[in-house]
Amino acid sequence: MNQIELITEAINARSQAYVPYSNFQVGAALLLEDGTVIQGANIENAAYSLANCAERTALFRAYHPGHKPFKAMAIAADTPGPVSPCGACRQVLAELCDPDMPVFLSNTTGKWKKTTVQELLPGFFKAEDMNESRKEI
Ligand SMILES: O=c1ccn([C@H]2C[C@H](O)[C@@H](CO)O2)c(=O)[nH]1
Ligand SMILES: [Zn+2]
Repeated sequence: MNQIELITEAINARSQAYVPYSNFQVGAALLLEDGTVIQGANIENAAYSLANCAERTALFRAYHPGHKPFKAMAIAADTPGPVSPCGACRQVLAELCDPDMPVFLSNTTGKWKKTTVQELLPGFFKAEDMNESRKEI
């Protein structure tokens, strides 16, 4: 599985998006250590703020059966250039993935770039940031 194949998986994952409100399909593809790919797409709701992004759909689908660690993620949408993941997804990536994990950002016509989890969200909020009194509760 190379990066172009993973990006293609993310582009294909868009077909399962549920986007009656934005009509904006996003796809994600998460590569596992054994070469398996877990896809995700955005899933919206009439209560708009409940929309779940493609990235988090893929991460949570993979996390629950215990598929960690994750090797790479590709994200794709119909954007002028490589798609830019939202802040919430950057935070979840930072929590569940290695800081150096490659993330491939793409559009649907093959414009892509490589970044990493730590480049996407430097200084992310982490467990150690919670104070000692919080741990005593
Ligand atoms: O990186 C992104 C950016 C946006 N969206 C979704 C959320 C919503 O369903 C739609 C418009 O914001 O796109 C994603 O899935 N991933
Ligand atoms: Zn997001």
